[in-house]
Amino acid sequence: MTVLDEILDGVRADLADRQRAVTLDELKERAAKAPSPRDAYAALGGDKVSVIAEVKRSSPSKGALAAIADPAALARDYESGGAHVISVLTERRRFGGSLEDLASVRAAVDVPVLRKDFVVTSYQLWEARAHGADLVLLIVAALEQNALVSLIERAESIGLTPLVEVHTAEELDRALDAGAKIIGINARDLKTLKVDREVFGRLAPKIPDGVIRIAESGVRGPHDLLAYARAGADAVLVGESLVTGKDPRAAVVDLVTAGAHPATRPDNGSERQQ
Ligand SMILES: O=C(O)c1ccccc1NCC(=O)[C@H](O)[C@H](O)COP(=O)(O)O
Repeated sequence: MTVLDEILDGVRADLADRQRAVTLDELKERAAKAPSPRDAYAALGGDKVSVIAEVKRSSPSKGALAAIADPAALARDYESGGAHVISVLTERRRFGGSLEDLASVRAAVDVPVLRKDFVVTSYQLWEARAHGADLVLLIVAALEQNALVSLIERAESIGLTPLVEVHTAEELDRALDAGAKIIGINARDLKTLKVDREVFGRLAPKIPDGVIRIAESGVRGPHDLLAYARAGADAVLVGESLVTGKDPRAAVVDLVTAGAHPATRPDNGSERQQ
C-alpha cells in the first residue's frame, strides 16, 4: 500500500462521518449562500510568476511543521506579502487541516483560496464551495479517468476552478484529455514522498499554450522559483519553507519580488499544441 493509498483510506473514513452529519442538500444550501467565487485565472495570469502560499501544519513526509494557531492571521501575512492565491490544506489526519481553516482564511483575505485535499467525490466539491473555496485540487493519481472528468465538470459548474495535479507523463495526458486548464506538476511523488524538482522541466513542455502551469512542492526560496520560471512555470505552490521559516510574510515578499521580473522565460516550445 502506498502513502497515497493510506491517505485516501483516511479521507474516505472522515468523509463518511461528515456525510452522516451533513446531507448533500444542506451543503448545497450553504454553498448557495457562500460568497461569489474569485477569479483564479486573473490571479494566476499575466507575465509574472504567481505565488500560491500554503497553510500547512504537518505533512506525511515531515510530520509536524508548524503550530498554526490562527490560519487566518497567517493567510493575511501571506496576502500582505503579495501572495496571489492562498492554499489551505483541509485534510485532517496527516496534515492537521480542516474546513474551518478554509472558511476562516477565505473570510480573512481578498485573494482566491484553494481547497487542498484529496477529493474523490462531488460531495467534497460542495463542501469546498460551502466553505468559500474558489479553487479545488484534483489529484489525477487518486482518480479514475471518468471520475476526473466528471469532477472537473462539476467543479466548474458550481463555480470552483479546478487545479489538476500530475506527477508523470501519463497523468499529464489524462489531465489534458480531461480538459484541465490549470495543471499543477507536483515534484513530490505522492506514492513514495520523494521530491524531484526536475519533474517539472520534463513535463511542462508537453503542456499546450493557454494552459496554466504550476510548479508544486520543494520551493525553498527565490532560486527555486526562478529555476521553475526558466522551465516554464506560471506559478509556484509553496508550503513547508514558508511555515517553517522565521518570517512567512518576508519569505513571500522575496518570492513575489523574484516572480515579478523573472530574468529568463522559456522558448515556449510546447510539444503538444492546442
Ligand atoms: O507534503 C507532503 O508530505 C505530502 C505527502 C503526501 C501527499 C501530499 C503531500 N503534500 C501536499 C503538497 O502537494 C504540498 O503541500 C505542496 O505542494 C507544497 O509543498 P512544499 O512546499 O514542499 O511543502
